[in-house]
Amino acid sequence: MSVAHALPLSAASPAAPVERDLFRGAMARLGAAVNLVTTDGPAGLAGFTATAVCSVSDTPPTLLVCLNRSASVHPAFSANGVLCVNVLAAGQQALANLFGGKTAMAERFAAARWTRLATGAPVLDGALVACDCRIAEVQSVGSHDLLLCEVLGVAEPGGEGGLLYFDRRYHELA
Ligand SMILES: NC(=O)c1ccc[n+]([C@@H]2O[C@H](COP(=O)([O-])OP(=O)(O)OC[C@H]3O[C@@H](n4cnc5c(N)ncnc54)[C@H](O)[C@@H]3O)[C@@H](O)[C@H]2O)c1
Ligand SMILES: Cc1cc2c(cc1C)N(C[C@H](O)[C@H](O)[C@H](O)COP(=O)(O)O)c1[nH]c(=O)[nH]c(=O)c1N2
Repeated sequence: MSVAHALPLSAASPAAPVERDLFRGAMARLGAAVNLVTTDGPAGLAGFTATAVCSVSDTPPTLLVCLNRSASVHPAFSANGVLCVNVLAAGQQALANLFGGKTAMAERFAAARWTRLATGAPVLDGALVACDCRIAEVQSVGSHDLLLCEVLGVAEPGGEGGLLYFDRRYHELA
């Protein structure tokens, strides 16, 4: 079967804008690591679950975090200018749900133990790896801000096994 025949009709015209549900269905098939992105500073403590995180450059060491401007945590990240990307380990799905929205900030942070590196952003005990960052640049695209983050420090807080988000569910990696 040709590629064109394999595509659904809704994807046939390259000129037609792809509507939101079709796009989200496509992105649901793009598996990703699950992260708790945290901050602290003059605007206070905040954290959220993020899968839109990736490596950008190793010189300088830079990663990307995509943050919805409508999220309650957005003002804190903008004002503090620092963050920590805590990559979740197998078995930390409950934290991913807690930081995934609608829960009071104090309740999110009370559910785990935390340390700090140079920036003061919270580092999650038991995470697979943690990247302590300063937000070097911000670009807005559609609903989200693209936070380009310079990595100032890396820690391995003791977690083992990976946690992936794929097909709208969590999957553990041995
Ligand atoms: N990048 C994001 O902002 C993002 C990513 C994953 C989940 N979420 C949030 O979690 C909820 C549940 O997600 P789900 O995966 O169970 O089902 P869903 O159908 O809402 O989303 C499917 C996929 O689409 C992408 N997506 C969802 N919302 C997006 C947004 N506002 N901007 C860009 N990409 C987006 C993600 O890759 C997601 O896994 C979503 O409604 C959203 O609020 C947001
Ligand atoms: C698995 C998964 C993955 C993501 C999210 C959720 C979940 C469950 N959310 C949503 C985000 O965590 C949520 O909006 C924040 O917790 C802020 O919520 P409140 O506005 O505080 O309720 C999210 N938001 C965002 O801006 N960028 C992202 O990459 C993701 N990824």
